[in-house]
Amino acid sequence: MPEGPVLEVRDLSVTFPARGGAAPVMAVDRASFSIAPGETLGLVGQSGSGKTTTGRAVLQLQKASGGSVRLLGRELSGLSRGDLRRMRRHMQFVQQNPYSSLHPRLTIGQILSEPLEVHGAVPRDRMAERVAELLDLVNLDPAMVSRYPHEFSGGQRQRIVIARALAVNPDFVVCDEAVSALDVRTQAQIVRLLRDLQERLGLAYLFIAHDLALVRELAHRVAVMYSGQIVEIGPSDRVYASPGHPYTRMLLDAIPVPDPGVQRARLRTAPREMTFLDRTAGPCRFGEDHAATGSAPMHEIGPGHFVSCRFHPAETSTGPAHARS
Ligand SMILES: Nc1ncnc2c1ncn2[C@@H]1O[C@H](COP(=O)(O)OP(=O)(O)OP(=O)(O)O)[C@@H](O)[C@H]1O
Repeated sequence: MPEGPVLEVRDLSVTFPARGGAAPVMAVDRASFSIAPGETLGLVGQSGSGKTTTGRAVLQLQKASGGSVRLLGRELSGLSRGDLRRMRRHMQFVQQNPYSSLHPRLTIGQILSEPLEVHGAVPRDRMAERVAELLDLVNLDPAMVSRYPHEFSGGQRQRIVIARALAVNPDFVVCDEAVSALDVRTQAQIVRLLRDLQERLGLAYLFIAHDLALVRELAHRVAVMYSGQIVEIGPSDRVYASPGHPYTRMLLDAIPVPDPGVQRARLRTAPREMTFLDRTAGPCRFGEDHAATGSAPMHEIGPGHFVSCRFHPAETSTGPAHARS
């Protein structure tokens, strides 16, 4: 297993150019985080907050407008095509839709062989053996190798997508809404599989999801994204038990409670803003309103728990501190 973080992201920014008279979109705004071997960082936030763009920019599938992405200690931006292709072996992508992400005319064996061939990962005469190993790894019967994607259920297809991502023994996987399209029971099975694979293979995950309850199941740490910025990051148990940013609190309050009576009562008593997640609102722990706060420095409010807050005492009494995680 590598020493130090698998992934280090510093001040990553992505701006989409203006189109049709609209202003440019700063989809990711100076995001910084790192992920250790065997660790899952959850990335949460509402639709449009910049999660997918962050994942794609980390994987170099989207050009960044600034910042640095280091994988296994190696800076990825500015690599030649050949070097980037070699680094791709270490980082893989599991996307949302297991229906569209598998080629319908290829058998599962062909689908799993493809990355092995592209990266020259195993000799030809070992290909079938490796494909069988991969199917076994994700708890699918290797005898299914000649079947086509449409012959599998949604959960089975997502297992195939995961097997394809793991074919080349990556160190780091971006899972972007990887279980969102599945029913609750299948989601739980795939989350268990991802956790099991992480333990066995020492994988690091960036687990992107809008479902905070789901992220809690898997993530050791969680980063909360609002309008392209990471506004809070820290150990999951701390962030969930004691959120420091009002936006995080709002997201957490929006998690449905299993008891319908409790849920109804909560919605009845919640301030109007709390039921609509279209803006940050409400006071932070220093009693100030974060609505339309814009960017603010990160402050450590507990071990490894950072919150973006311009009302932190360090900002208001001793001038701006620019501590970053
Ligand atoms: N190719 C693109 N061109 C222009 N704008 C884009 C492009 N891709 C994303 N955006 C914009 O960037 C912002 C961030 O989008 P992104 O898809 O990263 O958010 P997200 O948090 O992943 O949302 P979702 O959960 O809906 O996927 C949004 O305002 C989106 O409209």
